[in-house]
Amino acid sequence: MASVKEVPCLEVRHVRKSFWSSNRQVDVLKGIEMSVAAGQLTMLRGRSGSGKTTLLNLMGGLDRPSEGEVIFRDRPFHQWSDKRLTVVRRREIGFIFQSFALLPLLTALENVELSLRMAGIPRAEWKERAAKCLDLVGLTKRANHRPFELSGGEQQRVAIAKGIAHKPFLLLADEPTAELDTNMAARMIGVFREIVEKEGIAICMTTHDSTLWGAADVVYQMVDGRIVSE
Ligand SMILES: Nc1ncnc2c1ncn2[C@@H]1O[C@H](COP(=O)(O)OP(=O)(O)OP(=O)(O)O)[C@@H](O)[C@H]1O
Repeated sequence: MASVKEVPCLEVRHVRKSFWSSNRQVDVLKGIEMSVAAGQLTMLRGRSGSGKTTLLNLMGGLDRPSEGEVIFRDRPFHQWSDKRLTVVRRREIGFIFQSFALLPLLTALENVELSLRMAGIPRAEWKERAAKCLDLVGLTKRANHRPFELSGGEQQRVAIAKGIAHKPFLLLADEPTAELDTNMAARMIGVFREIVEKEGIAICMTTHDSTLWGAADVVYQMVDGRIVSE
């Protein structure tokens, strides 16, 4: 029987992505082949502008490839309607954006609860699960603070708690440790490892930080819209 680590959660096949900008075509992704397995931490590294965020957006169904396929849990994500994509994204995928995407009027706990609400989790489960996720990122004492009362690093940790609260199959994170100091970044990667190992979810994150690559199961290096090593 295949172990959970061998099951691809997401496959990217022959993917190309181009944008039109100032009347010319810009080819950002030039034939990407990769996969992200359940129970593994996958990292995407590469210089600024190499196409990491564009690829992450396609993986999460936030955008569609110009060519090629994105297969999420054996389903052709790239062919789906926006409506169907939205439902699956809310329930089955977690996102951690560079901009945190926290709502300013809600407390840390309420921000985490919001992703449970969006995922259709019964209300009775919100408080306990949200508190557990804040505990996981070391923010129990800040649960009732609003984003403006938190440091950049603390806001980033709330965003991580929010991304994992609804137990997604796939967590996509764009530079999730960018605002954190070295110790806290290492701690967050420890949390990610715990999540992949204990909950069997797949995480794919981008990072420039070479000190973190050793914690990944797989590291893909991107150069100018291509993956050059694995
Ligand atoms: N909507 C768009 N229209 C035109 N060009 C775009 C668009 N989105 C991205 N690009 C271009 O694609 C290239 C790759 O961008 P992307 O954000 O994917 O890189 P990145 O590797 O994530 O960079 P960073 O590490 O700085 O976030 C850049 O040159 C960017 O200007």
